[in-house]
Amino acid sequence: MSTATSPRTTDAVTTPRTTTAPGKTPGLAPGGVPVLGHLPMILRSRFEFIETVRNAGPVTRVKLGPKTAYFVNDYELLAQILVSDADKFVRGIHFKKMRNMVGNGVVTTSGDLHRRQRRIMLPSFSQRRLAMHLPVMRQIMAEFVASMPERQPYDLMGPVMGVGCDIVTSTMLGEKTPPEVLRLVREAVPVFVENAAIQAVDVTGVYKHLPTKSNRDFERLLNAFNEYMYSVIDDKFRNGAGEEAGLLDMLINATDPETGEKFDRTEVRDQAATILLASTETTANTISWACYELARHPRIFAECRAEIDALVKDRDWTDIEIGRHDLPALKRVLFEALRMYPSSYLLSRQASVDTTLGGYAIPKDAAILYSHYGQQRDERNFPHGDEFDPDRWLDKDGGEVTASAFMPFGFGAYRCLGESVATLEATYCLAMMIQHWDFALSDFSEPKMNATITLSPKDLKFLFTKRAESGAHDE
Ligand code: HEM
Repeated sequence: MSTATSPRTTDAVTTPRTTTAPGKTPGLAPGGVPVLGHLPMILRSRFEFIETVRNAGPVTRVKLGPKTAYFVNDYELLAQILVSDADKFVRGIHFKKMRNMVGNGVVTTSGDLHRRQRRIMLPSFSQRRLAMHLPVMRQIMAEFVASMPERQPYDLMGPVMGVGCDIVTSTMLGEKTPPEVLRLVREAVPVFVENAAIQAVDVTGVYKHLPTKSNRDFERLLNAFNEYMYSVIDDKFRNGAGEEAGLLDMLINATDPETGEKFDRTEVRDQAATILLASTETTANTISWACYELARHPRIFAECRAEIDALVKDRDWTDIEIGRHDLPALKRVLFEALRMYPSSYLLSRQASVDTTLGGYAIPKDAAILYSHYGQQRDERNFPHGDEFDPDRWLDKDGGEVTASAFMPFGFGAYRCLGESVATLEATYCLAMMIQHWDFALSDFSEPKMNATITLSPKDLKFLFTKRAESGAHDE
């Protein structure tokens, strides 16, 4: 499966100086207004903006007030930005804005620093290390699925994000993490995410200095998080980290294969905060969107349930390893949810030199915008792109189709480190839910796509009903 992407909203980009880069000047995208340019459209609807600009050509100019950004809608050019010319297109302002939370975490850096961080971190995300976290992941999931409320309008996003927080905290700090720390992380992550979303659209950069409740909560929780993390990290630096106990130990023990260097205490904290932030809302969005489509497509739901029953038989989930070739129908549902609702729907880069893209001049410092949502719903890449059709991932021989424009986890130098974790977590969660519950949308549900820092569902409520005893395989 080919892939590529990253997240965040538009605004707040650096104005490039007048171009001396060779090449054509891209046309101005339609829909702008005098003075404010495309900002009103972006603030009104990110989707209207993406769709309008996407149809205007492979590279177009977009005006964000007085500033100019370049919107790229061509997956081959994206491959150039993210792979072959990755050093010419570094991470833009939105990633830098996350630094008050994640410091120099790997999701904010570029170039040599980023390469060094990635080299050190990669082994912690290998299949072997991932397998070590499976039991705790399955246990937390199973408890959550067993505790879901029956026949009540139920918004999954908050609870699934809470489960994601528990999983990442427990894999990071170990199964015996004190309950007050789990509670702290559950409280902190939504506040961090909300604060990041507000700052992402704050073109002035003033918001973070205002005495708002969101800022006060953010400061309080960030201080509490840092205090706890540094106490654990310092203790591990003093007394030695566990051999391969938790993800935090792995980050402390890990060495750069090229230089033998390790992370210092601040870097360990920054990477831990990055993983927490990058993993929770993104995965919860994907699970919620997949449930939404499953509730609307009974045939596909039944197909998934049949293959889950065949895999589980009379076993307990603690004995079940979902292998690479297991549950193909459910995996197609997941692909399709990631295609239609990519969490990282709008991303940015910044040109570090004068350069060209597809023959168009891109001046140094120019902000580059691109959208996996735009790419993955484009009729030219995915016919009937607005329709949920997991069978599009099947070729006529029943094999798996690949698509170059499918990039929900990014691509190239900055590709998501947690892709396997996210896929596994979502697959287990959905499989357990489908096995035990019938899905329906509540009458109170008016689902909308909420495009802030990620693409989450809003006002999406389910009615879950316990599966009729005849078919269930309860643990
Ligand atoms: C469905 C869930 C997820 C989606 C859609 C997603 C998407 C992405 C995307 C698009 C990027 C690339 C950003 C860029 O190009 O600048 C990224 C980076 C990253 N993600 Fe994920 N992610 C998900 C889950 C996770 C999880 C579960 C973890 C950790 C356990 C994680 C950790 C990271 C990290 C550390 C990076 C930075 C990689 C680097 O810069 O080298 N993500 N993610």
